[in-house]
Formats: sequence, C-alpha cells, structure tokens
Amino acid sequence: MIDRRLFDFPGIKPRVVMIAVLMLIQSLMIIIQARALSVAVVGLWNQQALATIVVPTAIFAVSFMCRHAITVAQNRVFYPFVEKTTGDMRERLMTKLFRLGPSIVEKTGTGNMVTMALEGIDKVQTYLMLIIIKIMDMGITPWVILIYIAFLQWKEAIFLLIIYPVIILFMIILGLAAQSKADRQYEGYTRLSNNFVDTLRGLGTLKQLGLSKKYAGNVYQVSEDYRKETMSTLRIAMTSTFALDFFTTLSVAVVAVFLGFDLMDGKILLLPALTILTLAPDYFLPVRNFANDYHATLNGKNALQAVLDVLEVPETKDRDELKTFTWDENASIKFDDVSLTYDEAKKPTLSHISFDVHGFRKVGIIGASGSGKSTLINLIGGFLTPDKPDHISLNGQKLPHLSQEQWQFNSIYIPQSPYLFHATLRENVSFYQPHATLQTVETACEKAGLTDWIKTLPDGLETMIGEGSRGVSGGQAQRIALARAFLDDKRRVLLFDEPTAHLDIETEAALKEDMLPLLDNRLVFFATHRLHWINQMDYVLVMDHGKLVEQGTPAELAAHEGPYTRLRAEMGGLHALD
Ligand SMILES: Nc1ncnc2c1ncn2[C@@H]1O[C@H](COP(=O)(O)OP(=O)(O)OP(=O)(O)O)[C@@H](O)[C@H]1O
Repeated sequence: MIDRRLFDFPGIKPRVVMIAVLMLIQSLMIIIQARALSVAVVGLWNQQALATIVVPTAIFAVSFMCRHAITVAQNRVFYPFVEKTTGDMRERLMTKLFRLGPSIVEKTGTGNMVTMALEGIDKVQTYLMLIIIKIMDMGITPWVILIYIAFLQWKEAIFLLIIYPVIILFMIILGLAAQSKADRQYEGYTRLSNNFVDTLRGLGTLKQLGLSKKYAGNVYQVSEDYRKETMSTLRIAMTSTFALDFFTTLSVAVVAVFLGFDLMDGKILLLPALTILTLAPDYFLPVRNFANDYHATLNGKNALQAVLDVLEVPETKDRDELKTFTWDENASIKFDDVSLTYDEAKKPTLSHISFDVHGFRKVGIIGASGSGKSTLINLIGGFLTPDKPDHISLNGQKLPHLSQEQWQFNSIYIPQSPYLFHATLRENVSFYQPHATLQTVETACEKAGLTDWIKTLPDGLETMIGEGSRGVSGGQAQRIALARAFLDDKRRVLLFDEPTAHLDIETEAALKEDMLPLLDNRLVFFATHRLHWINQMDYVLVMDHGKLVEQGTPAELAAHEGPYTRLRAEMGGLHALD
C-alpha cells in the first residue's frame, strides 16, 4: 500500500509531523462539532428557549468551518512538498538516464521511458498527495473519535473497535485483487507505450514489407487489451467502494439500534446517544475516503516503483580515477587479459583480450559478424565495464574501466548511424564544441566534404536537421560526424564502429577520401567488415567468437597463413576498393 522508500524523501518527516498535528486538531473539531450539534438538537427536543441554542449552533458552525479549513491547510502544507519532490524526481530521472546511457533505455523500452518521465511522474504526484494524508487520516481520526465514544458509552465503542479491523481486512482482500489487476494494467500500459514507439520507428520497414496494416491492427489489439485491463481494475475498485459503503452504513445502523435499545432501557441519555450517532459516520469516513482513492493510488504506486527502480540502478563508479590526461604520441593503452560478460549472458562475450598500443596509431578491428568488434569498441569507449577491474591501463595506470571522464574528453565515437539531434546543421557539427566560430565550423564542413551539399540547403548551415526536420542521407550523416571530429582537434582518440557499413561503394569511396586525413596524428580504433580499410591501418586486431585470435601489422599478418588471411579470403568479394 505504501512504498517504504517514500520515507527517504528529503523533507517528508517534518511534514508528516505537521499533518499529524493538524489531523489531531481536526479530530477534536469533529468531536466538538458533533457535540455542539447534539446539544442544539437536544435543546430543541426539550423545547428550550431559542437563545440557549444559539451558542451551541455557533460552536457547531465554527468547528465545522475549522474542520474543513484544516483539510485545506493539510493540502497546502503537503502540496509544495509533493510538487518539489516530483519535480526533483523528474530531473533526477533524466540525469540518471544520461549517466546510465542507452543500455537502460534499451532494457526498459523507449516508449515506457517517455511515458514514465511524463505521465508516470504525474501519477506519482497524485499518489504522494493522496497516500500520506489518507493513511494518516485512517491512523489518527478514528482512534480519537473512538476514545471519546468509549468515554461516553463503552459498549458502542467496543462494537466499533471490533468492526474496524473486519472492514480493514475486507478492504485488504479487495485491495489485493485490485493490486494484481493494477499490476497487469501497468504492464499493459508499458507494453502499449513500447509497442507504439516500436511501430512508429519501424514504420519504414513495415510499409516496405506491406505489413503496416497488420501492425496497426497489432497496436489496436494491445490498446484494446489495455482498455479491458483498465475496465476490470475499475470494476474491482467500484465494487470495493460499494461494498465498503454498504458495510460502514450497516455498522452505523447497528450502532443506532444499540443506542435505541439503551435509550429505551434508560441506560443512556439522549445527548450522549445523539453525539455517538453523529460521530459514528465520521469514525468510518477515513476508510471510505481511502477506498475511494485507492485505484488512483495503485497506479501511482506502480509508477513510483518503476521510477525508483531506475533511480536505484547502480552507476559506474570511480569515473575520476584518471586525473588530467591527454592522448599524445607518448601515451599508451594496454588491455591485459580483459573479459566482458553482458548482464544476463551465460558466458563472456569478450574473453582474455590483451593488446598494447602506443601513440598515434591506426588500429583496425576485424572479424566475422558477432565476433565482438562493437563490444570491444564500446569497452574502449567506456560504455561497458569489464568483468574485473585493473586489467586495463592508460599510461601505466591501472583502471577499473574506461568510463573515465578524462579519457572520454579525449575521444570521439563514430558509429554506423551517427545520431543527429533535432537542431541546426551548425549546432549538430559543433556538438562537442558549442562555442566554435562560424569560420571554424565552415572549415570543418569543408574538410568533411559537406560544402557542396550545404550550398543546396535553403538556410545553409542554419537548416534544421534531425528527427522531425529535413532528412539526411547515411553518407551525409557520416560526413556530419566527421565534421564534428575535424572541428574538435583536441580529441585525439577516434573510435569508429563500422562507419561505412551501410553505405554504397561509391559513397564509401568518396567518404574514405575525406576521412583519411582525419586519421593522421590520432589514435584510431576502427572496427570494420570492409577489409579495404585494413590497408590504411598500422595494426590489426583479429576477433573470432569474442577472442583476439591474431594481432600485428597488416604486412606481418599477411605474411603467414592464419585467421587474418583466412578472413581476407572469405571476404574477398568485399575488396572492391582495394
Ligand atoms: N546488449 C547485449 N546484451 C547481450 N549480448 C549482446 C549485447 N550486444 C551484443 N551482444 C552479443 O555479443 C556478441 C558480439 O556482438 P557484437 O555486436 O560486439 O559483434 P560484432 O562483431 O560487432 O558484430 P557485427 O559485425 O554483426 O556488428 C553477439 O553474440 C551479440 O549477440
């Protein structure tokens, strides 16, 4: 019902104490209100002078207003806290996502992440606003009322005391049924979000395969399932509200009957009897209020759990082990028996990798598909953490991983499809160097071979590109990535992960020409299937099933029969640019 992690939120405890104090005062107001009303009614019943009724009526009016003013005050005390907490949570979630990188988004699903960060946090807001106040109301108000009733007539107090846990038990049973429905509903919601984003992303492929209609049907089916799950949760929620209302009303009626008998037997006077009868509905009110909002809190609880689960994912530690560092001709990187196992994978994807590279060298990484080239590049880029620390060293310093800020300031990563942000072409190019002058951006674009294309654009460098804007071809996207690298001369480590894999031969040949000058005076790791690149490399790492099976200069490797020569023979058809 209540997530314990809630009490770790900064600032929650003093607020809970304040709410408790307000609630105690409110309970007293409820008692004063009931008492004053009963005094007035009994006065009328006894046909007393109207003047004697004015004071209790006024007390009733004041306590009634105070009671409701305190409800407003409780919300006023709590709302700023809830708003700040959920605002901070949204910010922390975004920061955490940036720190964790794409793996967490892949695992949780893009659609789910988007809905979690937007709607999910709103649901958490509703949850926080309702849950604390309602639960505290259940924990304080009925007991203050009960003590007062016991003071007036112990028999009715005992009946109310016994019936309360029965109602709570009943609520728990219905609540558990609603919880499992709500869990399924939340799963359905997650599935729907991911399915929708997935369909949008794959729209091109689906259209090409003529499957878009079938997939639209799929999205419809998932949303129908979600609707049904929502309706069935609501049905349980409504049934439980109805059942609770029925039982509490029945309990009040039983109290009324007891009081009626006691009155007839002369065991109680009219004033205490009427006070008890007026207080009985207020005794049950907190439970009824809680049950009414239970469904909304369930959704919020699930959303809170999902957000807190992401916030609690451990981050890579020790990112600042490497102090000031610049890659230059004397620098070195050493892998000494490095292995890497993906989470949930049964065996290591990379095993026993050892190599030692110094200064400005171009290192080709080759191997069949699935041999671990991208994984090795990601490990070098610091996006993945090796199984054991201290097997990688930079300039002789052993490091737990390469997710070192100082190392990452030195490197530029260029994947198969570089990501283009929804921004101008100029902003996309000056991504690593936001303060670069127009002149330097133009020079970088010139070196990357973008100038002719830019001339054809309506707003030149100021043209918006990226999602939701002008389309950019695969070759142009690669050139933009190159321009980023040309612009940032300080980053002397380049990590290429099959940058030309999905370009046609002509585009690749033209791009290669512009790319080669960039590779000079840098440390380059270049994972590729296209073996013609190997001629430009100084050193080659040959991967096979996650192992580094051969390494050396291209000439050394070509000089004898081995994995390298076999790979070249197998991929002979791809030597078009040799
Ligand atoms: N996130 C992941 N979780 C678990 N296993 C993964 C993950 N990413 C890759 N793998 C597995 O690791 C192995 C190596 O994959 P990797 O992408 O590094 O190979 P590759 O040589 O770059 O292949 P390709 O040339 O086809 O891109 C594959 O068996 C792949 O299924």
